[in-house]
Amino acid sequence: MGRLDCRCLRGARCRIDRKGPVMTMQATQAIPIAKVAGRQIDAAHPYISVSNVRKIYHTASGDIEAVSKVDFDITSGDFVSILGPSGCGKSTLMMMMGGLESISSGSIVIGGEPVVAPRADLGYVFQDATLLPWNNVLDNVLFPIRLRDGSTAKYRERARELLELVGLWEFRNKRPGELSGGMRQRVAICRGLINDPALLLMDEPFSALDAISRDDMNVALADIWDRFHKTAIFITHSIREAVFLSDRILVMSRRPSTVCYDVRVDFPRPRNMKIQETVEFNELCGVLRKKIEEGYKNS
Ligand SMILES: Nc1ncnc2c1ncn2[C@@H]1O[C@H](COP(=O)(O)OP(=O)(O)OP(=O)(O)O)[C@@H](O)[C@H]1O
Repeated sequence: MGRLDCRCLRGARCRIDRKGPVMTMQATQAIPIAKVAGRQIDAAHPYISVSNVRKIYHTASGDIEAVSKVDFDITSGDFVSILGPSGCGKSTLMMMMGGLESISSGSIVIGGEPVVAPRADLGYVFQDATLLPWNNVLDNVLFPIRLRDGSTAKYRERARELLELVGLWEFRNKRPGELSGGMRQRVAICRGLINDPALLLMDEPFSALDAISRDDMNVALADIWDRFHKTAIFITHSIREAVFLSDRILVMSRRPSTVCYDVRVDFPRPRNMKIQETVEFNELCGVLRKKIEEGYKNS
């Protein structure tokens, strides 16, 4: 683990070693099938393509260019975090990826299909767990299935598996009001995964939690991800959280925003909290902090 390999914007590569970041830009037009974290990836056929995406909100007080020109590809199975200053358009970008917000120009293609509307094959987890207070834990997890199919019988076993994985099966009959914030977010993650979505979109899911609960949730999410291996997009303000969880991190500049840094995180999996004590982990956190600061100043 003496070195981190990173892929900068559109395929150029950089490296971080014990002496700090070393940028070695080189053309990587056709990236061959490669191994990442023990998985085969085919970067020539990305699962998600975000091309020249721009978003302008038309408001009573004038137009707001929330996202300026965002361009990136994501490989199937990657856990990708998005960092960036407050208001730089991270949530807007995620909403566009989920089809929950229109795209002003450019395109987003997921699994070969342009995103034009909300899709049933995606899972969402937001900052607020948004559970139904009158439903118990199990019914909240099964809610997307009830909405889609009416009957939930076929999914009860999957709900049990998910709730066991996050340590909440014994709480299945409790209502959200009887749970802690961390427990509610675990339920929200299970609900996001009940559909077996191809892509899980998470917007600052742990930002309301205290530091210890947040660490616990990071470990729980890393375990879930190791088990289910979904493509995941994760928005956070925590650099350490992003480095701990991700295969790749995108940094957005302030508004009107673009992706100003793109780094691959090749720490071996499964990961545990001890990784945060390593020199490499802390060096990467330092590099990312600098990139966020630069993105904040130089957009
Ligand atoms: N529905 C909307 N109508 C008008 N402007 C909006 C709307 N949603 C977001 N914006 C504006 O777009 C910009 C980007 O907002 P967005 O929430 O995407 O940023 P963010 O990076 O997710 O912020 P934060 O990190 O603080 O959550 C902000 O200036 C915001 O005020």
